[in-house]
Amino acid sequence: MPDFLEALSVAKRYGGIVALSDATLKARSGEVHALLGENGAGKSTFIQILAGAVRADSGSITLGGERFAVRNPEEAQRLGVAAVFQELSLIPDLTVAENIFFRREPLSPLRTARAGAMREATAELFARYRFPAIRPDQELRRLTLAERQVVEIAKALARDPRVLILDEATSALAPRETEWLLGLSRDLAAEGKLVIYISHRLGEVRRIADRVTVFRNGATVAAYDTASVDDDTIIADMLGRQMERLYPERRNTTTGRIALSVKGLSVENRLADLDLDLREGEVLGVAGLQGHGQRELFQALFGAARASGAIEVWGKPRTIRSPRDALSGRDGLALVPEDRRNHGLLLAKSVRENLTLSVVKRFTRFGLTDPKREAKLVDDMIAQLRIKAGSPEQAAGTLSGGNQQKVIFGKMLLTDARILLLYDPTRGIDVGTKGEIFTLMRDLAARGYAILFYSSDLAELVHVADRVAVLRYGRLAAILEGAENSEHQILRAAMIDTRAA
Ligand SMILES: Nc1ncnc2c1ncn2[C@@H]1O[C@H](COP(=O)(O)OP(=O)(O)OP(=O)(O)O)[C@@H](O)[C@H]1O
Repeated sequence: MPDFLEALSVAKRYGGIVALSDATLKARSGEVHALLGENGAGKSTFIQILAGAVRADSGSITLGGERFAVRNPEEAQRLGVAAVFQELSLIPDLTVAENIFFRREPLSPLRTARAGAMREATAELFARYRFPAIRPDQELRRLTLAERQVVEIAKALARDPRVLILDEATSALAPRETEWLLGLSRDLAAEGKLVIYISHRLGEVRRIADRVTVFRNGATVAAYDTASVDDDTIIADMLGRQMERLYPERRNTTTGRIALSVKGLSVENRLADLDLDLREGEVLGVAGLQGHGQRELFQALFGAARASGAIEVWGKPRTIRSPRDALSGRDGLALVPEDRRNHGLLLAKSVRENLTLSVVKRFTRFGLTDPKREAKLVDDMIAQLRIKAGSPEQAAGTLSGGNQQKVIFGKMLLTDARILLLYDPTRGIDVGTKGEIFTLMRDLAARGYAILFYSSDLAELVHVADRVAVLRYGRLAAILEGAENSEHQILRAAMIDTRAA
């Protein structure tokens, strides 16, 4: 079969930053085609070009044999290309159905008739592709990040595209929705569509992709039939080097000292009467199906949700009503939040400013900052986390998604807090840096930090955490350690009431 999409030698620069230098991708209809590469390799830029959001400087693209040179997203959509980006485009004040049909409302002079038609069409779409349960008339602002991601996918599908592009679409999803999306991608390919799938999760890619193309530093370095290539080769292509190992060796560095203790912690009807101890030197995993209280646990500990119950930090009772309470003092708690776009970063500020925002005091004497000390701190952090920025002065908002996440991580590491709350810290991060972050987490634990670690990727919990607390309907369903700490046992505890059995 001839290639349906042919993008040859596409290039794009932003001022002095080369986002793409020589990107080539050839894909057929009826296949799932994975696009892989390190953070900042140029994947998002490439698909933004396909989706008409960004214009290439040079290169040629054909779709179905015709020249494809679109000037805006509407043109791309008209030619059958729909994309779901990492950063969502939905409007909080509208309902699910209104978002899906935004700017494409059915023709009817009556508002109620239009609303009814959109609800029906949405329900039909949801049924056809077996979407997870979301009501078409729900207001978007009431939905979780994962649910919004699902709505974003529905919005793209509602246009019945010939090419559907998914950029890190599973990174915000819990296991169950992830399974759904993997199945959906295969179904769409079976319908004859081309699905371009960007993910940092090789396991997923292996399960659904027929072919893979690998970008490195803005250029295509390899393309394979998935079945004919092993993971190590793909990773070496991505990183330009062999990777030692993803997960660090397991070492138990837990001491007897309790860093954080919660008793009877409740948040609305989402988290009920939770007792949990996190020890010095420990990485305590938190697992649960979407919406079973893990988000509220982190929010309560960081002062971002109203909670009742008692919290002790390093043996002292502590009231946490705001993030400022959480962070304050030498014995604070620092958070890597779920929604990096809205809570983690000041997008217009530079990488340097974002990293040092909460620690300027440290190199300020008598109101004067010491730029040398600041620069050293910033340079060290950029090197340690391998943040790909043109310079420390690049605006955070123009970094690739994964590099933004690294800046948030670095910002947290620069605080004095020794209790770290990591909510899905590797979301959107490439496999090479993931390994480095896990090693860093274990090193921090060995240095006496206490780490609470939620991940939507169960394998990470199994390999990095000392114990895993599984939540179910806002309650503690199990604490698993040793041989019990396995993906199977975590899922079992998350789904079945093991205590009653
Ligand atoms: N508007 C912009 N201004 C300046 N530089 C930009 C802009 N958009 C992207 N870049 C740069 O282009 C490069 C490629 O970024 P891109 O987002 O395409 O990477 P990616 O492969 O999608 O990474 P990730 O896996 O982290 O999402 C990065 O170095 C990024 O900083």
